[in-house]
Amino acid sequence: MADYNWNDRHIITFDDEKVALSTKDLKVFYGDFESIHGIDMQFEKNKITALIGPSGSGKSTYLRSLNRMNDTIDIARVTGEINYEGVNINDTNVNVYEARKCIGMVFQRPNPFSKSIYRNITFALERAGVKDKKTLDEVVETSLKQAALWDQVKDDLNKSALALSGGQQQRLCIARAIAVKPDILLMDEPASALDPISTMQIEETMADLKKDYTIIIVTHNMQQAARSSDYTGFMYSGDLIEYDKTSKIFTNPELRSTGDYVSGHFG
Ligand SMILES: Nc1ncnc2c1ncn2[C@@H]1O[C@H](COP(=O)(O)OP(=O)(O)OP(=O)(O)O)[C@@H](O)[C@H]1O
Repeated sequence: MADYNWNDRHIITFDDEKVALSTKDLKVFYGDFESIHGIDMQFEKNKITALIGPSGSGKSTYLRSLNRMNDTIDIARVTGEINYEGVNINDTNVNVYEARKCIGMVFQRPNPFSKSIYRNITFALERAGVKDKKTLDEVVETSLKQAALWDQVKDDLNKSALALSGGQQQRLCIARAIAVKPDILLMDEPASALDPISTMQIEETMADLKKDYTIIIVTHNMQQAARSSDYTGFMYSGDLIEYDKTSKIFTNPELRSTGDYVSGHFG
């Protein structure tokens, strides 16, 4: 590997009123292993931020910590701050389920429930006590429209979600995530299991969604990060190395390591 200075950093920040979510000295441990080494990062409202970096650099671990998903892993421990609307949601007093309503997640593999298309979307709301059919119908329609799936499924809402194609299932999972009206959507390689056409459709959906949501996406696909994100963070070995506008990261990054990584000359 070339002789990079891994202590160099170039990390942008934003004015407070533009920040949807931020972390301060965020560390993640799996048992004794420190996987994330204290990341300070801010995410701008109504923008798409991509996290890139080699396999094992900690992208998914960091992303999962942002809505406390690492709580579900027994050996994982997260320290530091995750600040959302003036609250450190990493605090033990915070209701994790409430936090996840505001900060939703879409996973790598589409994981619809084995239920109808309609009930996939209404499930969380019904569990929260929403019974009014008209309200539920409206949420189903709005969420499916926002996820660009409505036209394809509006006559088949009672069909099993598992009968949809992979790309449609992933858009259903996006619709399910936005049905509870989060502010922030975390997406962990949402298109990696999909064909190129479905991938394009997910990217187009993301571009539409950023009007209403702040999106943070992990991707291995450099073209996808370059095409679809406003900001890009380059991670390496549990650290955030460079973070800037996507156009700068891909054309004129500050650090040689970043430039080599995005151009495929890393190592
Ligand atoms: N559940 C876990 N238990 C123990 N170690 C883990 C766990 N999940 C991740 N790790 C370790 O944490 C480090 C970061 O992994 P992570 O999956 O977050 O990286 P990544 O950049 O998302 O990788 P990839 O691009 O391959 O998905 C790796 O060393 C990995 O082995």
